[in-house]
Amino acid sequence: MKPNKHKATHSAEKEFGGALGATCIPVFLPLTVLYLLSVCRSPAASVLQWPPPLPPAAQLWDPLAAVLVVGWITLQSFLYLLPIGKVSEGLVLRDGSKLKYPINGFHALSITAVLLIVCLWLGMPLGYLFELILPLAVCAIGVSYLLSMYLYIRSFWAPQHALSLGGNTGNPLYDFFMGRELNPRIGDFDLKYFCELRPGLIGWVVINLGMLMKEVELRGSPSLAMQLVNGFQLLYVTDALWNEEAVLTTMDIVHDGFGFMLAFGDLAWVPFTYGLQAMFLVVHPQSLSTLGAAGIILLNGIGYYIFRKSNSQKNQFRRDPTHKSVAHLETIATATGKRLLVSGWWGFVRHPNYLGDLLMALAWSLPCGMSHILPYFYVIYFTILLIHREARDEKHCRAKYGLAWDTYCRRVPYRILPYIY
Ligand SMILES: NC(=O)C1=CN([C@@H]2O[C@H](COP(=O)(O)OP(=O)(O)OC[C@H]3O[C@@H](n4cnc5c(N)ncnc54)[C@H](OP(=O)(O)O)[C@@H]3O)[C@@H](O)[C@H]2O)C=CC1
Ligand SMILES: CC(C)=CCC[C@@H](C)[C@H]1CC=C2C3=C(CC[C@@]21C)[C@@]1(C)CC[C@H](O)C(C)(C)[C@@H]1CC3
Repeated sequence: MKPNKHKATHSAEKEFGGALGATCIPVFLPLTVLYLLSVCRSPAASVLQWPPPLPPAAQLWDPLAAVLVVGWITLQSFLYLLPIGKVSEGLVLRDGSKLKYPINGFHALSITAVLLIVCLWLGMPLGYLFELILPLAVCAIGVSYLLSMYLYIRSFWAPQHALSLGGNTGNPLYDFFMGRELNPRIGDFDLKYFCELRPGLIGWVVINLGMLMKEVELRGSPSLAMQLVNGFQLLYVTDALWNEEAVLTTMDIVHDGFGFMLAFGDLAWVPFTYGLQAMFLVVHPQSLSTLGAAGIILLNGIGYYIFRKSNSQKNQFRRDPTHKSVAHLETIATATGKRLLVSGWWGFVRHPNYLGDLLMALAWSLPCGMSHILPYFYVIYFTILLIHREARDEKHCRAKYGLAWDTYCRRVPYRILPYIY
């Protein structure tokens, strides 16, 4: 079959620093992952250390890591395809159709947990993940590159209406980075939706468990700090999979194409940088007072409450504005026919869900103490990501809702943090 030659959307404003950003980021971010992992395992764990503690090339490759990464993605694909759980529809696409998605992520997590318990019972040394972390990251980065190339090439056979508006500029490097096709599928298997929630997110908590087991090997039992980091991040991942349907209305699924940014983000960035705190604790044990732990648990609880309640409120409102939990909320009309919430969580700040997420991020780092900046990497990166994401979303909403969005901004003047930002 001949590839389709679609008119590129040259007028679309380029994001992430345009073509230059899209050329540098795919080189810079994979190196950042390897650098952070190397620094995290070094005794000094200092990001300012010069020369940086880079591993010899031989430590970057291990065939076992390749087998584990391929085996892991195959297992999660198999669980995705299991005919269990309900099937849900996504939002309406540009051609008026709706795609169907399996909602069985929580089942996949539960089955994975059972398999892990069996592996541990059989004496599998899960703590070995600590030794294998660099080759595992190298393989995950390799897979994300291969996947992105496949996605870019296959997008030339996709119909025009299936392409994302932002990733079809005609500049190959930029389009490779942003992703040309919106919902690439092999049969019914949705590649973007699968990658967003399964291999990387579940992989992240499995790696965390590996770090906990390594601590047990080294010190006989897991520290309180390690238990908190594992517990908080497991709660976050479990929540994401329990509320899997809500991901169908996020920016990534609705708006962004599937290219290097999301493939690498999902498969390499999330599992290998979001859990740096647990890896840090293996080499840099921390003692935590009961009072300190209680304060951190409270902070995570408050963050989680705001995150979950605000996300659920918007999701419920978008799915059924007449539902009794949201029907009483004050709204403003927009020219599109959709309404915007101006009371409840979305009348507090314009992105209450980001605020809750950021409070949790801080709670995940605090168990690592204050002596190093490295365990705070996630909070720093996440603040930048969410400020940038908020700006992108604001641009989309202003274009979509026009004057109604300006009215909303006047009614709810703060973006994420009341009276500050
Ligand atoms: N851990 C991580 O790495 C990351 C986590 N996240 C988390 O993912 C979650 C989802 O975030 P994200 O996809 O960025 O965006 P949001 O879930 O915040 O969705 C933004 C959309 O919500 C709708 N909206 C905005 N304001 C209102 C309002 N007042 N009333 C009704 N609808 C409104 C608009 O879409 P429309 O009107 O078209 O419905 C807007 O485009 C967040 O909790 C975030 O913290 C996000 C990125 C990374
Ligand atoms: C630096 C780089 C390559 C960034 C790419 C960004 C991605 C890592 C993130 C974009 C949006 C994400 C979301 C989640 C994970 C990180 C990415 C993929 C998410 C699945 C985490 C769990 C949450 O509950 C969520 C489902 C709301 C969330 C959705 C967005």
